[in-house]
Amino acid sequence: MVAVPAAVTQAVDRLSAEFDKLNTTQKYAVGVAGGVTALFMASKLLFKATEKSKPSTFELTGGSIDSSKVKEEFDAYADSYGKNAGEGIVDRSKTVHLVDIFYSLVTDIYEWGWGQSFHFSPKLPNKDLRASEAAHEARIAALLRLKPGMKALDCGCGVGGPMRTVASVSGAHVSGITINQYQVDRATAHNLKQGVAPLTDVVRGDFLNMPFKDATFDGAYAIEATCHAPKLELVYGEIFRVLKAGSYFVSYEWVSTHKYDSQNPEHVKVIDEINFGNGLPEMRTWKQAEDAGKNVGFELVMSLDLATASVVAGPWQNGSSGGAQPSTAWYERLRMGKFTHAINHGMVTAVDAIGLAPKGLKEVHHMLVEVAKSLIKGGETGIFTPMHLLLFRKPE
Ligand SMILES: C=C(CC[C@@H](C)[C@H]1CC[C@H]2C3=CC[C@H]4[C@H](C)[C@@H](O)CC[C@]4(C)[C@H]3CC[C@]12C)C(C)C
Ligand SMILES: C[S@@+](CC[C@H](N)C(=O)[O-])C[C@H]1O[C@@H](n2cnc3c(N)ncnc32)[C@H](O)[C@@H]1O
Repeated sequence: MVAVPAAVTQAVDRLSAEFDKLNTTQKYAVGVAGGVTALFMASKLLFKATEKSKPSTFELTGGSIDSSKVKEEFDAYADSYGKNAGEGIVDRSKTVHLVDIFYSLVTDIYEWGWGQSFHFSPKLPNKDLRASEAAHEARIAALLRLKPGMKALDCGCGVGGPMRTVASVSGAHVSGITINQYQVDRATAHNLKQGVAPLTDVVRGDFLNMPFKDATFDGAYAIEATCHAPKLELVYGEIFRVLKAGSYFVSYEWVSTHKYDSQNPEHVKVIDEINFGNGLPEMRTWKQAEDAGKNVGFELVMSLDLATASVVAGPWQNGSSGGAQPSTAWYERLRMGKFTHAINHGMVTAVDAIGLAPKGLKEVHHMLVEVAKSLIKGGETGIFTPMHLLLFRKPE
């Protein structure tokens, strides 16, 4: 038996005595008020559960995929990659669908283990991870010369971490597009909760065929997103179309660097692993990315790998560097997290064993543990960068 303190029993007795004294109408009114209060509190609790800033281990889902289909969809995703070296996604016409599946599988895990910004960042001296991440996002607002009253496009917006920074620092309105409905729902809820809803909107759509009129935006950006396109010209061409003449487009591109040797089987293997664990059809070289922009009509204003601060083209081409070397390499955050990833895998395995995680989520997590190792190898060897900055301008 639980001992109830005397003060509590006395208070309950007093209240029920008072209730007995009421007439029927008064009792009815008290009942209705109690019911309304209970409903209000329950809805608050429910709202809180769906609006959590990040999911807990027990709440990991397969995004827009029904939980009974997660394993099946993951297997189909895995089978879509060719077994030959350098092959990537075999049927490129399925890329957009596969990327949508990929993001249903990983979005909760990313938010749970990384945060609301699905990208890497160069670490700034004497600044922590979050400050460096925000600076990497704010750089975009500066490069695009965004101001209040302007309209910007976030091409491949994820759950909206970057759009909230860009809208807040610039005062411009940011429209985000993502292929994944689950991300639209998460991004919209975060925007509302964080007070940036009036400056933002998020739509589900394919960035190869965007639901926006020609010349809609005063600036556009893509953070680690256009690497998912089956062909870079297709997405760059769409961005060119929806931009106003004279405005800028900036991309942080995933590309192989000049250190990558397509004849070196070890290099090819690392890049294949990166493609598979990140939903990429193939990897482009930095030169192919530059050329893709020029092919669709853009002027190249700046081309710079922020991982090494080495300028390829831009205002500092004559000798000086394009910025300071990052104080810590971008992949250090992954390397330092290796121990945490192992613990996370243990937790995902446990919730899988007791039936609280959708079947297949354990396999998705294992894929991410493995890809973290490949990304570290790509970074250490210098054959790959996730942050090649390309600044383009649509001619007047
Ligand atoms: C731009 C893209 C995504 C970049 C990164 C945000 C993600 C790349 C690899 C991801 C992760 C790897 C290991 C995971 C870990 C095992 C897990 O326990 C917690 C989440 C990870 C840290 C996860 C987080 C996001 C990444 C760093 C691509 C897709 C184009
Ligand atoms: C690695 S996430 C980056 C998200 C965001 N830029 C950030 O930094 O947080 C890549 C994003 O590109 C989006 N994406 C990939 N292919 C797409 C397509 N064909 N159309 C629209 N969005 C796409 C994904 O849905 C995802 O939101």
